[in-house]
Amino acid sequence: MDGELHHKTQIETSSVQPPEGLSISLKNATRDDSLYGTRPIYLDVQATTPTDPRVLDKMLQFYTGLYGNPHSSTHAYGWETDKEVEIARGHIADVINADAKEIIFTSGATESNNMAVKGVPRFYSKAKKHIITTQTEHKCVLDSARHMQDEGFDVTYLPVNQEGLISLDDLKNAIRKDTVLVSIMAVNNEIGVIQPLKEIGKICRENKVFFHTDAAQAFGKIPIDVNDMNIDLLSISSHKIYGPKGIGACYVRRRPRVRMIPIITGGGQERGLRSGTLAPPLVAGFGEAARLIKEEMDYDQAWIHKLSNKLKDGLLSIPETQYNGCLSDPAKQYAGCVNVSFAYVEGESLLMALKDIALSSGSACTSASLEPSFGLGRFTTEAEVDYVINAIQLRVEFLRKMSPLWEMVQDGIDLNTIEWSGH
Ligand SMILES: Cc1ncc(COP(=O)(O)O)c(C=O)c1O
Ligand code: FES
Repeated sequence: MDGELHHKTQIETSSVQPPEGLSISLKNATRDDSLYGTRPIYLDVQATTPTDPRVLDKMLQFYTGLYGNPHSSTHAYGWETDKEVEIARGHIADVINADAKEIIFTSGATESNNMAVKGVPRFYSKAKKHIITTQTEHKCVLDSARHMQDEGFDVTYLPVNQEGLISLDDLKNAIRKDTVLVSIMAVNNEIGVIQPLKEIGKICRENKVFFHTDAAQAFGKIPIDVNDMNIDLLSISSHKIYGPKGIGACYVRRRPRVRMIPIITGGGQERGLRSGTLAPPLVAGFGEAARLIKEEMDYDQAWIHKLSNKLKDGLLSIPETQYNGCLSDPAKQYAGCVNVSFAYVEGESLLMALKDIALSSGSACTSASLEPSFGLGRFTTEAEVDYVINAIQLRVEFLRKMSPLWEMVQDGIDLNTIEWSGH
């Protein structure tokens, strides 16, 4: 590791004043907020989305009049809330062409992923001992898989190629007689690549293996049909679709039936798969968010595509930048996630220089490159994208001016020919 060099560069960077153009653009960056002061431009919708005001509107009535327990079956307070819960369940099912009865409410995609990756193999553990997933899953899937290894299961972690895609041949070759579950995410949260769900589902069905997909980043953003794609279990998160945080769902197929050992037991709510009193305000908000995302999918995606193309063109016009994701086939890339590496820019320095933009970064610990992930959504504006393109162009240029590596490249030195001391 190049820790010393890394951190020295960082200190030097912070003591240098930005060029004039940069400070002018910085002034326009922030919004005033009486509670939190100035806030950066929000380009991190993979982490969470702002709540749609229409969702909040729906939720408010459950904090006032509609306070009944939806599981109270003996009086009107229970019935009226239960009716609303079932309407919400229907909206969520509609997005993925499921039956409302197949939607199990949970606290979010983390819980849904735990439920599927642990619950299904545990139920079939007498006969089956093998799980297949990928190396690029969200931590909650990877960690659930590790737990199952501790319980005596074998887990195959499929690799992905340069574009982040798994190979279907790898999947076919990995399936064994005792494989119980394949868990492969729909849209990757860091680079936005879309795995071939329909092809994976077909392979799983032919081999009688259950197919679970973590669709936290995909639900309502790309078309998903659980029947056409042979998906048996699917994880959903409300706060990624402009709904409230703390709620999600797991789609669990009824025909052919998927059985599982529940993680949370008790009163037997949610078909016995997830006990506990539901939170009607969250359920109703989630349902409204699902209704809206289905109704407005074409409109949202057209807007996101437009902004995404603009951002991508703007960032890739900077020399020595690389797009991370699938460029060869637009059908395999979710446009709302733009991940770009900037060569010869010290990673943490760039993050420091982008304090007026809220974004995610993959691995910050590499001195030569950084992969910021820009997340665009329903409420992102064109002016914000214009600002970000301009700010990044100026700052990458500024940071490269201080980079000895960049200077050497400009002088025509091939960095691969250099023998670095201390490595
Ligand atoms: C791919 C993926 N899976 C799971 C999760 C976890 O979702 P939740 O916050 O609803 O638990 C996220 C969100 O961070 C995600 O991006
Ligand atoms: S400390 Fe080595 S790359 Fe960050």
